[in-house]
Amino acid sequence: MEFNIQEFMNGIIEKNPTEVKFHQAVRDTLTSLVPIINENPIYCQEKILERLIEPERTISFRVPWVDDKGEIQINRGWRVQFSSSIGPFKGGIRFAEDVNLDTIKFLGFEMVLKNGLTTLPLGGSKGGADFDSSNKSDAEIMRFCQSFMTELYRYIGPNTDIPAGDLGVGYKEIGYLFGQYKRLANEFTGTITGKKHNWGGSLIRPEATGYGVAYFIKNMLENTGQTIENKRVSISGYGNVGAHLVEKLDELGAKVVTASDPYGYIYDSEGITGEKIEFLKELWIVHRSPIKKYAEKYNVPYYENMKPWREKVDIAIPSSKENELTLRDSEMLVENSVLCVCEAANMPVTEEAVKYLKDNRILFAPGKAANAGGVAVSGLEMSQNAMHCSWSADEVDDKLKEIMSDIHKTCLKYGSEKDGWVNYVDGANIGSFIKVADSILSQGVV
Ligand SMILES: NC(=O)c1ccc[n+]([C@@H]2O[C@H](COP(=O)([O-])OP(=O)(O)OC[C@H]3O[C@@H](n4cnc5c(N)ncnc54)[C@H](O)[C@@H]3O)[C@@H](O)[C@H]2O)c1
Repeated sequence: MEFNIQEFMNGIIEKNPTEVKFHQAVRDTLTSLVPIINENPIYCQEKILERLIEPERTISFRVPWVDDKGEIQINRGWRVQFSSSIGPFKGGIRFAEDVNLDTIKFLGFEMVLKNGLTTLPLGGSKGGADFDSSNKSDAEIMRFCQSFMTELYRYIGPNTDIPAGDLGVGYKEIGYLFGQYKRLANEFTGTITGKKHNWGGSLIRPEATGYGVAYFIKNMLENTGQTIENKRVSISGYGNVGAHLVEKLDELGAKVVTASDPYGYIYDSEGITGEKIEFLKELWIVHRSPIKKYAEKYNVPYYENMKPWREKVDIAIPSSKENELTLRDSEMLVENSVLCVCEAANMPVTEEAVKYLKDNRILFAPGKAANAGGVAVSGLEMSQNAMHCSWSADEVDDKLKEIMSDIHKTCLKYGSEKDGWVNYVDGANIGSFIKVADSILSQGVV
């Protein structure tokens, strides 16, 4: 019997009616998998999809803390341990006001497949809280992180579940989370990645997601006989991912002309280069300041309440949040002859926009392939922690390049079409699914 995707999705929607981002992430994956599932009836017989979309464990908890005025605040925290079929659970923690179970489930599901592409033994999970750290004092952030970890620490460990940072969780938050974990668990292990280098972090981890995206785009262009040099690039965001992406693209000879936040974007026609890169890197990562400050300092245009996708560029890289690049944005990019759209954030391009880009044969890379460098270097941090050693920046960077190249090869293997165009969405989904599904099959009904 043929696999009926609509029927399957109806079941998921009925069971999880409010989780629309989770539906979107699952639908995107299943759409690629239909042929593989039909060719391998064992996946249906053994209920692999049903097992893949149901997290192994979901933890929801209260996070009480006291603000600087002495008032008690209550937030919600979650950890969704999605799949440990190819390794211990692994995935970041997101702190943002709009985080809910739907956000964490879609991100956790994406992690399972992303981690399956990295070539490393990493399962998938994700966590977070509806907490906005951008308007809190350091003392408030510390008290919040300590309360969050006081509950979470029971469920994580170096061989069980290894959290890391994500949106709203940088060095500062990782430090407070790790400090409290160490105190409660009475151990100094590699349970959290993204640590500072002087207390167990890996060199290149902060840069890894952005650098990895740049390496992946280089591979995509080279595969079509083009180079990255002199390409004009628009990005959104300028956080951990965006700022390091700008740095690596500049090094590879491309010119990034935009950066943005929820309130607007800047356009620097000469490119974000030289000392401007250092300024940009500090702006969000250190100061949590708005992008408008870049326009004021370097006297470049700032467009309030607008997104950068209306600018004419060769490459567009959404690097901030899910569903930020819409159908209308993708139409403008295609009208302006964009060559490549690459997701640096998780699921930043809407379903309609992805379809439009693919229908127009634009080179399009999904985040689960292109931004996997971050979690890959987190995996390398785990290895260094387990071996009680520290690799040089060049060693880690070389491994990162190799991993991104391997992910690209997987996409080519499973996503190349007859006319030579590569469907990177199918390539990433199929390549990873086969690895994860076959591991589930090997381990019995668990
Ligand atoms: N940090 C990692 O290693 C990593 C790895 C893989 C994927 N990601 C994904 O990349 C994205 C960015 O993560 P990050 O770690 O850079 O977060 P971050 O908090 O360091 O930076 C987020 C940036 O996005 C901007 N932003 C937030 N909302 C926006 C909006 N609505 N429009 C435009 N800009 C907005 C912020 O101003 C900030 O510059 C997320 O989707 C995250 O899940 C991160």
